[in-house]
Parts: sequence; C-alpha cells; structure tokens
Amino acid sequence: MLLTRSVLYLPASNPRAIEKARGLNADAVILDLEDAVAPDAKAAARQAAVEALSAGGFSGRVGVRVNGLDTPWGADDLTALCVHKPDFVVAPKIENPEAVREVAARLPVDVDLWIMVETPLAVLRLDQIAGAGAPLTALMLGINDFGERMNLVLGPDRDPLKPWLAAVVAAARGHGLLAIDGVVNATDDADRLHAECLQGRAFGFDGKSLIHPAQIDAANAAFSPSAEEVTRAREVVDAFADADAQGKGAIRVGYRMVERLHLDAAHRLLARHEAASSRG
Ligand SMILES: CC(C)(COP(=O)(O)OP(=O)(O)OC[C@H]1O[C@@H](n2cnc3c(N)ncnc32)[C@H](O)[C@@H]1OP(=O)(O)O)[C@@H](O)C(=O)NCCC(=O)NCCSC(=O)C[C@H](O)C(=O)O
Ligand SMILES: [Mg+2]
Repeated sequence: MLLTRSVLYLPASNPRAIEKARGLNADAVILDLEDAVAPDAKAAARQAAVEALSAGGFSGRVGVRVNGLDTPWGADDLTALCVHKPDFVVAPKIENPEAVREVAARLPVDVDLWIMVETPLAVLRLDQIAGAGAPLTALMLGINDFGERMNLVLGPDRDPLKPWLAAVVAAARGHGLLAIDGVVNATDDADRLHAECLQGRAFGFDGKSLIHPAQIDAANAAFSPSAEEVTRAREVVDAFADADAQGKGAIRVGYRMVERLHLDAAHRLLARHEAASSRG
C-alpha cells in the first residue's frame, strides 16, 4: 500500500538537504525546482535533481516538482526527467484539465502525476481537474499560494480554508486520487503542526506536505491509524467473520451498529496499519 503520511519538500538546489533526505523516514520526498529555487539557480537545480535521482538511495518515494509549462524552465524540467525517472512528478499551479494533460503527455511511462491545487480557479474547477485521468494520482493543496491569492487571513484553526479542505478531499475521493494537505511554514511550532495534522486527517487527507525534517514524525503519527482504531477495526472484521453474521448486512459490535461498508473500511484501515507498521 502506498503511504503518503509525510511528504517532504526540499530545494533541489540544496545538496545538504538532498543528502539528509536519504536518511529520513518521510513517506515521500519532493525535490523542488519551482518556488524554493531562485530563477538564476534553476538550471543547476535541475541538474542536481537528475543526479540525485540517478544516485538514488531515498528510503521513500521520490518526486520532482517541476516549473510550470508557462515558465522558461518547465519544458526542460520535464525533458530532463525522461532519462532518470522519479516515482512521480508534481505540477504546480494547475488550473484546468488541459494543463494536466499537457504535463501528462510529456511524462515518461510509469511516472505518476501529482498536481498542486493552489489558485482560486483551480478550486472552482476541481471536479474537471481531478477527473483528467491517468497518470494523475494525487492532489496537493498549496496553502501558501492559495492563501496569498485569496487574501486569506489564516490562524491556527484554518477556518477560512475549511470549505477548500473539504472540496479538495471530495474531488480526490470522487476520482480515486490521494489528497495531501498543505504545509506549516512555522518550522518550530510543534503545536500548530500537530493540530493541523489532526485537522487534515479529520477532513480525510492522506497526509501532510512538510518543509522540514523536524515535521516528519508528527505527520507520520497523525496519519497512521491509532491503536484504538486498529482495535475497533479488528473487532469489526472478527464480528463479520462470526457465523451469526453470515448473510447479514448490519450487526451489533459492542455498543454500535456496523454495516458491511464498515467492514470494507476496517480492511482498508488494517492495510494502512500494516504498511505504517512496516515503515515505522
Ligand atoms: C525552511 C528552511 C529554509 C529552513 O532551513 P534551515 O534554517 O537551514 O534549517 P535547519 O538549520 O533547521 O536544518 C537542520 C538540518 O535539516 C536539514 N534540512 C532542512 N530542511 C530540510 C528539508 N526540507 N529536507 C531535508 N533536509 C532539510 C538542513 O540541511 C540541516 O541539516 P544538517 O546540516 O545535517 O544539520 C528549509 O527547511 C527548507 O528549505 N525547507 C524546504 C523549502 C521548500 O522546499 N519549499 C517549497 C515548498 S513549500 C510550498 O510553498 C508549497 C506550495 O507550493 C504552497 O504554495 O503552499
Ligand atoms: Mg505554491
């Protein structure tokens, strides 16, 4: 099972961060060629990303966030990734399904496409964008860009974002995609990170975008099934395996009614637990 609890960005122009990322327990890392890299450093960062992919050694999945195709660098970024392929490519500031297909057409085979939802037009066209088809596999919320463009004032509760958190997850679920929540810029604010991870999980996200190694453990913990959830899931599986439950759609487990949809959910949760336990 593909885990995306912790998705760590790092500037591809930072060799120390690339080296460090090889030993971190993030489920995925993203070598950024876009906003974390200054215009003058774009070509060198692209070369560094290709060399990092070629050298390998990352413990999780590796992606590259390319520049937009409407910039001087986007096309060359995608061409460079055809030789040493990442596991996935992240396309920023996508605003319509045509833009998804334009990037997809330049991807080598077996490379997934994740797209950033980070503009007002993107959230207004979520259904069309999320339905653009293979190789699109994930939606990532870009809170920095979205917040700026919407003129949001975001406090720890992220109230102004809530409609969009729900909309992004609904679009992802509706089209069978992963949904990754946005970043916390305050790298020293462990309380805020913890609260946002729990909130993201409650809204249905599969994981959190991160910008610093110190954020990984909190995301891995929050997006892994808790011990209590695992216990409850096992109870549901055991109850439906019981002879008395055969042929029934709804049964009682302890104080609650459960249906076969809960059995499916329990199986999915236990699969996530297995995967999380084997990664740590
Ligand atoms: C935010 C940072 C610029 C902070 O850098 P710095 O002050 O140098 O960090 P530390 O001194 O605390 O670093 C300690 C060690 O950890 C390594 N490190 C730091 N960050 C990373 C990282 N992301 N990945 C791997 N390793 C990292 C340092 O090298 C130190 O190592 P050592 O020398 O061994 O002690 C910096 O953290 C950073 O650049 N973060 C990533 C920024 C980025 O990629 N941004 C783009 C995505 S954010 C975004 O905007 C999403 C979206 O587009 C949106 O709109 O919301
Ligand atoms: Mg952005």
